[in-house]
Amino acid sequence: MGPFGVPDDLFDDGSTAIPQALPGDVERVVVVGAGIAGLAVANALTTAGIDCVVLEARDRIGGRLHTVDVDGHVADLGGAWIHHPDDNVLADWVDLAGVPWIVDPTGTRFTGADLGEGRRLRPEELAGAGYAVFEPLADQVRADLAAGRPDRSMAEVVDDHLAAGPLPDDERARLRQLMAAMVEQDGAGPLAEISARWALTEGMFVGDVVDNVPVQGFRSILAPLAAASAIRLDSPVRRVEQTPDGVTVVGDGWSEAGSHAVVTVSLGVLKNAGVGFVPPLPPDRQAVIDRTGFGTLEKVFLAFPEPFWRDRDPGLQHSVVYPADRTEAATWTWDFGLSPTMMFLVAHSAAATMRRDPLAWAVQQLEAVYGEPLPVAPTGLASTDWLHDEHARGAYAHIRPGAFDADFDALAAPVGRIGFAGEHTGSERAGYADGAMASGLREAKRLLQLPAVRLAAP
Ligand SMILES: Cc1cc2nc3c(=O)[nH]c(=O)nc-3n(C[C@H](O)[C@H](O)[C@H](O)COP(=O)(O)OP(=O)(O)OC[C@H]3O[C@@H](n4cnc5c(N)ncnc54)[C@H](O)[C@@H]3O)c2cc1C
Repeated sequence: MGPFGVPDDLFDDGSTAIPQALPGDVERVVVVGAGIAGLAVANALTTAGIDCVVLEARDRIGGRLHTVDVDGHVADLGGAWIHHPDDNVLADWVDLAGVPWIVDPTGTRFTGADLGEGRRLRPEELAGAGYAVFEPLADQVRADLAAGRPDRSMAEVVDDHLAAGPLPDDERARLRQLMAAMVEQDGAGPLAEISARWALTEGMFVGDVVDNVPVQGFRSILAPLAAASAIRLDSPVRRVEQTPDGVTVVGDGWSEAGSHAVVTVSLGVLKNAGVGFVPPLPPDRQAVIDRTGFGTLEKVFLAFPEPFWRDRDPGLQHSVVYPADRTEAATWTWDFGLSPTMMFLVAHSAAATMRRDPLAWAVQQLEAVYGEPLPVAPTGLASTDWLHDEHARGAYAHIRPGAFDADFDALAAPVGRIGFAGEHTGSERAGYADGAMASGLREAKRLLQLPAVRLAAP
């Protein structure tokens, strides 16, 4: 923010350090991917007068930020919140672009249901549903770290902790599902593949949750970011070739030459060799790609003629549902209060059940927390399958047991004339949309050799 509260158009990636330059003069930059990272690079370069083109495989911009209409109501199928909006590039951009937003009004009081026992949960059974439940585990993991003991998975640490505690079996199973839900939703992966050291002492659980929500969805944030840039949709990139003199980005029957490229595809796409590199990426870089984790988080939206649940039970704004299968993490329901829709957040291990029949699955969730059959049928449905989406291959990156947060920083290192950006390329805000945007700003700073870059909003 500039003086007198006027939004400032100068942006950095959280630091005014100038990243190490790429070899060669910056004449034309080819950006691979029109997610928020690629759009941020392109906006900054275009604003600086650098020739730049963005190549996007899909028929739309936004990547894992994807707003759709469900029976006429806004639904964000990927990111929906601007998490931790203080000192956050995304919140600054929203101010500059004049995008309307609200503070997430969803209350912290919530309801719940257990599908295994077919009943709603009592308030005392929900009392432990908060990050405080992890405090004793975090103490244990810190002690392990200080004693030089090896890192373990969150599943091992949770199971050990629960086995040592006094809870009866049914409560233990529910608490495990709840803990799995919190870890799997923040880490977007299975409990058994998330590092306890990372989750509890490094970057994963970040501070208090104060979240902003763009009223018209993330598309209202992305459209102004993309407005001035040259973007080619329906252009899947197959490989990025480089020589000492430049780069050639190759698709099906076409190619784009440039002095430099910035690759912003997801870690899941890199893991699946969705884009090839000639010459291949160095072995140490490939090793980091292979060992870094990438799982999923899915969503379902139901729309109704009216939000019948609000009058009846205000606590139903925010609910937790324990699946009957005790090996699945709990799922969350949210009502942002902006429209008669209910959003379901589906943790990695619960996603396969949801995918079999998203409508029946979501109705069952809602009926369980509502306490009786729905008074009206839903008028709209949307559901995701990020895991099997060939241009995403999952939701966002996590750190596996034994690996380190620093792997995200290693993924940001340029390779010759190729820069890398995206949610997975920085430990500071890995996973978040603002982290992805900041990574794009970092690569624009690198190309322009500036401590901060200008972004233009129409
Ligand atoms: C369900 C879900 C909920 C989330 N919730 C939040 C949230 O509330 N708040 C938050 O901050 N973050 C959230 N996130 C994370 C956030 O969405 C991501 O961090 C962010 O969108 C990543 O942006 P990106 O530019 O790095 O990658 P992407 O958005 O994946 O962009 C990469 C682009 O590259 C394209 N591409 C892939 N392969 C090719 C190819 N071969 N050729 C050309 N183009 C290609 C893709 O189509 C895509 O457009 C959520 C994510 C999911 C999935």
